[in-house]
Amino acid sequence: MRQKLVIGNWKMNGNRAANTALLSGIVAGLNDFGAEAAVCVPAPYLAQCQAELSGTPVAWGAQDVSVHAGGAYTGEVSAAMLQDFGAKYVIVGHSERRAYHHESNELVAQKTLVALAAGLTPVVCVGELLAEREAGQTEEVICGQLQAVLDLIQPEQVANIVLAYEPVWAIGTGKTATPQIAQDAHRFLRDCVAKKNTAAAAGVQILYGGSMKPENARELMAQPDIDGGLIGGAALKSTDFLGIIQSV
Ligand SMILES: O=C(CO)COP(=O)(O)O
Repeated sequence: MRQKLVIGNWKMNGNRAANTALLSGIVAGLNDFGAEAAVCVPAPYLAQCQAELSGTPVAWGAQDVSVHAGGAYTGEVSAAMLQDFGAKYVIVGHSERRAYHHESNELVAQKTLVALAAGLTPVVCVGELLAEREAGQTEEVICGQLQAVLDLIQPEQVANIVLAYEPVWAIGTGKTATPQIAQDAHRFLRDCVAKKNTAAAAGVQILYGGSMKPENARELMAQPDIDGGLIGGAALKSTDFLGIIQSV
């Protein structure tokens, strides 16, 4: 039985005072919940997470990682640095990085490998654009994104990744994928993973992301291949984030 996992992707939001309020609200509200919870925060706030979340059930992580181990790469943050601040997760290949920073499938695959090598759990994001869905290319697109990662990692590493299906047309738009659309994509992704490692595929957590909120989380999470959520906007309010966690 796969454990449900709910990760808040704060994107480029937050400040120290607001973060403290949000984190303490989440920790205070977590009682008897049946899911793992984590927040992926801007890199400058990893130290704050370490200070304020250590010893709580809430894990923390980052939103990107460099493929380089260190040296003259201005602006980059290495996997070892994330680990230094206790990060458990790192999001790789978010559609905003693919779109605004031109990250290719191959670069995302390299980031996945670097994260795994450092003992971090990469949360590998895949998802199609609206035009791609309308052109009937959803499976081709998300398979291509996933396959680049599967081609680079070892079969035994499959068990150490988390996948996130985030249809780009559902991110920040208020348009959630229907539970059936999401389930079909998740099932498809799991079948793709199975070609690399059949045994591990059954255990890989596949999160849904895209306008998930307390009101629609229950029905999405009830789908057999949806193992949790990667939450944007609703992760910035403790009551909404807790509402999603509690819908598991
Ligand atoms: O991009 C997302 C999480 O990574 C989803 O964002 P929203 O929940 O704001 O749609």
